[in-house]
Amino acid sequence: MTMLDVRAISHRYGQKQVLDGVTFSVEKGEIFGILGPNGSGKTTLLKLISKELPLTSGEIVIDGRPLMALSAKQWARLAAVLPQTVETAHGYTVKEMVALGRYAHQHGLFPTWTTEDETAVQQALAAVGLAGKIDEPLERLSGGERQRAYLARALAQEPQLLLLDEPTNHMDMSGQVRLLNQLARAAHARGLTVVAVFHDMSVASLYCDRVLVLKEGKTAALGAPADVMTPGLLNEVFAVPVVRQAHPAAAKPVFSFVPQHKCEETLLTGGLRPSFLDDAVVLAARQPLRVLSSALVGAGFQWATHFVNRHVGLDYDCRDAEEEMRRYLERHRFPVARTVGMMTAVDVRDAVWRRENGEAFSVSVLATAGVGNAVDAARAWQHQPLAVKPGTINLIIVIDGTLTEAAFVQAVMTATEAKTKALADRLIGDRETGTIATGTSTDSVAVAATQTGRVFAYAGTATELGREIGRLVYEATVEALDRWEKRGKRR
Ligand SMILES: Nc1ncnc2c1ncn2[C@@H]1O[C@H](COP(=O)(O)OP(=O)(O)OP(=O)(O)O)[C@@H](O)[C@H]1O
Repeated sequence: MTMLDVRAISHRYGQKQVLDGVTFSVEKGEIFGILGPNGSGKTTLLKLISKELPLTSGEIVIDGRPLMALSAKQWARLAAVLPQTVETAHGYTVKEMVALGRYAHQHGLFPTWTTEDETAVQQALAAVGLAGKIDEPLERLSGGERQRAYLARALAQEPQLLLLDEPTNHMDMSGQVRLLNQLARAAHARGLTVVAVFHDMSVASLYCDRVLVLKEGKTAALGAPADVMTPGLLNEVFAVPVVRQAHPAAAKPVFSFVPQHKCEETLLTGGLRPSFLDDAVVLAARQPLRVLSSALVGAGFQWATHFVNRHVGLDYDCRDAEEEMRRYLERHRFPVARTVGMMTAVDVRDAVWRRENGEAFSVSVLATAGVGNAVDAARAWQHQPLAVKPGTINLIIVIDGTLTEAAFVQAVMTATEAKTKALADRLIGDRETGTIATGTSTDSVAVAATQTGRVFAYAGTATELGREIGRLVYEATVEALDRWEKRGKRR
């Protein structure tokens, strides 16, 4: 059911056209965002809907009734507005100011304060987290608290349609989250319709069902955030490069911009070499590298400076290996938040380091390999419940260049295929199935890139980069297996 219908509205201030033929409608219970650069007409649009500016062109219908036909009081029973800037009403306490929101619900010449009025005010104050400040004079509140008090006044109005101009302006993170969650709950539970101007693209994406993107008073896009908020559109409308990524926990995109200085210098890892502790082989880069890894610490996408492949004895038994590894890294003064940490039962002195300095790019590989635990992935289902034996293949691949996310994933695939081929050529078997093994049951991989210089869109075996990764991983794995075998025979 439509709550708000805006049809072909335009607006001029003098000669200046600030809205031009904007059309959209908002369903009951929807959270609808209005986005756009400064001066694109967002506030003007809200002012037209809230009758603060006269409508001279187009039509606005609220809950089936033309805006023109609604008296101020009728409008206030349907809709409430939280403007961008509110003059502080001196001499009022928080509660008195919030109580003004009940005006539209009061009747007669001498209206009385009813239980419903009191409940609405108390609920609104609780919703914005100001229940403890009801008797405070408004002018003694901080900017963020004052914003919340005005929002409480709008909520106390118990509107069906809430118009908000940058509602989270001045609010700290917990205030923003509380307010936005509150709006989402009210939209879901009682069909409150919210139309709000947002400047934060990620907030709009996380909370809005649909967004209208304005550019110079015209509709640049209208639809679900995931569909219309593309980097191309945002780049065009806001004139800055925008990076879009999937939120790690919600099925929504989030957005960030790239700081200018990031692109200026090309980082090279030419000086990068493994160093050895008693029980670990370490790579330490001077600048953070972007990493995709399956490591125990620092898994997923990360920025990391340190890569630690730590030896643990055959008797290593820790229920929370990740936490124990973090403590190990802390003890050895590694910057845990910027460290990728792996474990191996292999003697780390047998680690193999390979580097190929190509003309166009460089790739390095650090490999440790033990295959006491070798498994054929295609037949792993035939194994008895896992009896973990020592042996892991850990690969760290470092690339000078800029990799797309697809290239990171392809680099992992290429490295895995090359590792598997190394095992096949060395006839490493899966002892339980009697077939050729494809890896071990606890292998780890990390692909790290400087993210400066040449861009690699792909890293499969059809590409120069993929071919280099394949060769180096294969050679390093074979050599690491040789060293592991020799050490085994010496024992
Ligand atoms: N009362 C006014 N008289 C003349 N011009 C105005 C008036 N109010 C706004 N404008 C102009 O209209 C244009 C749109 O203003 P509006 O406030 O609607 O933009 P906005 O998208 O809300 O911007 P912001 O993100 O900065 O809040 C701007 O160029 C502004 O200078």
